[in-house]
Amino acid sequence: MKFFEANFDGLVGPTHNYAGLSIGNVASLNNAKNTSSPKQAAKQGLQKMKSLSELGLIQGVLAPQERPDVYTLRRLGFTGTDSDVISKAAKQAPAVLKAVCSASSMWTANAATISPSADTADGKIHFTPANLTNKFHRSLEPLTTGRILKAMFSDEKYFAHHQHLPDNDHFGDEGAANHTRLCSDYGQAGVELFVYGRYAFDASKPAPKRFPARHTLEACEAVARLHGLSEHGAVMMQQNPDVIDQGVFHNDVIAVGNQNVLFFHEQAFVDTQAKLDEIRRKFGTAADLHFIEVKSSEVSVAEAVKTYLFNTQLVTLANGDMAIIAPTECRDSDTVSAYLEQLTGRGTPIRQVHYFDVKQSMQNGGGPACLRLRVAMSEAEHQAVNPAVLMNDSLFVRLNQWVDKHYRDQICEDDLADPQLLIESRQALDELTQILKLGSVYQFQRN
Ligand SMILES: N=C(N)NCCC[C@H](NC(=O)CCC(=O)O)C(=O)O
Repeated sequence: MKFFEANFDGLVGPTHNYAGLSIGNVASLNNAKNTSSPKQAAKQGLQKMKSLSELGLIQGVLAPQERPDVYTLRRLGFTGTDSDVISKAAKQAPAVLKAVCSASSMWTANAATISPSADTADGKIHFTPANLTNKFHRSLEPLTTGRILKAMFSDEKYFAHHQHLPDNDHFGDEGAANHTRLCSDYGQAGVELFVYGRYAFDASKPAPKRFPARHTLEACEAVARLHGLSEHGAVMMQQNPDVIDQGVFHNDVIAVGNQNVLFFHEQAFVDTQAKLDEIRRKFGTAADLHFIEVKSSEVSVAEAVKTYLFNTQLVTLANGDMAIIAPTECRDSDTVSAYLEQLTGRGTPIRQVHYFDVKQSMQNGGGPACLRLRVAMSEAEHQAVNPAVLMNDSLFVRLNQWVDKHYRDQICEDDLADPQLLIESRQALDELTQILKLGSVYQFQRN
């Protein structure tokens, strides 16, 4: 049977804006209060999806969330009509209003952790939405994420869905941004790497001092248990606390893996050598493993954070070659573009680099890899996916028209107080659920 990896990219929502919500994420803070373009952001994302499907990859779309989240504002004591709730929040708690307006669900690497059927005890693909507890604006995502994932992967014969982990920093879970899977072939059992920033129950262990470690070891262990992974099918690795303090808020800002390749910065992990040995032992000898370690002398951590060299997608093309899907910020850096050029000629599986302009997302700290959720699957599993979410020429045209109809060209901070934004957003999402055949996944459709 044929196996492959599909990517499900987050469709940027109509409220995309720069609110400076993510301490520890350098771009989010640097671009706080800038004017955003939701229309351009959504189109940049759609173009990347279309181009990947043209490269022969299976590409899907993950719907955005309803924002502003007036239900959360009501939980926080704002009352009246939806319009009253937004106006009162704008006056009394503008910082809270900004948070409930975030389009952050676009970074679907944080939507969930997925284990493919080849790795799990019951032979199903397992999904656990990430609780994203560390940032208030992101903690509002998991319930709707779970509903959207169930609407996309509904067949219980193939897909198993778990509730997100308890909503507490002890089980802080940032999903697939801190998870990568190595395997010799997508259909073979692989080794899933779970990367955590700190220990929730042991304060004596290393932890960052300046910026938060969003993801805990205990969350990694819980997800591996829920998914029924074997002992030799998982490796727990700690992220180097020093790089978290330099702005590496997720592991996918400093490492990326695909099949038999792990591409990472020398400062990415704690106990790197011991962990690489463990991966090698668990991986076995079915295929050559390529550990591509980038030295600080080649690319500094600061340059990696600025260009998102590691927030690239590493994808396998039909002819077996791997390609790096990089943001144009990598091409614009002399150091990084020179590094990538020599990398493709070095005899590793990585042979091509494709650059994409996803600047609207990059300015909030989200590169190509943040924008996608990976699901390795068989042809039969692929056939069981809701076909309306899979990218093709007509969906690309349809979604671009939908964006043109509903999205604003620009959003600045003051626009978030405009109650009309909620009305526009709901109209857009109502139509989107019909295009993507998702059913009533949004709260406003369920009241
Ligand atoms: N690395 C991965 N996989 N994802 C990137 C997520 C970026 C996101 N930015 C934000 O949420 C910024 C929103 C704002 O400031 O308006 C975050 O920090 O969680």
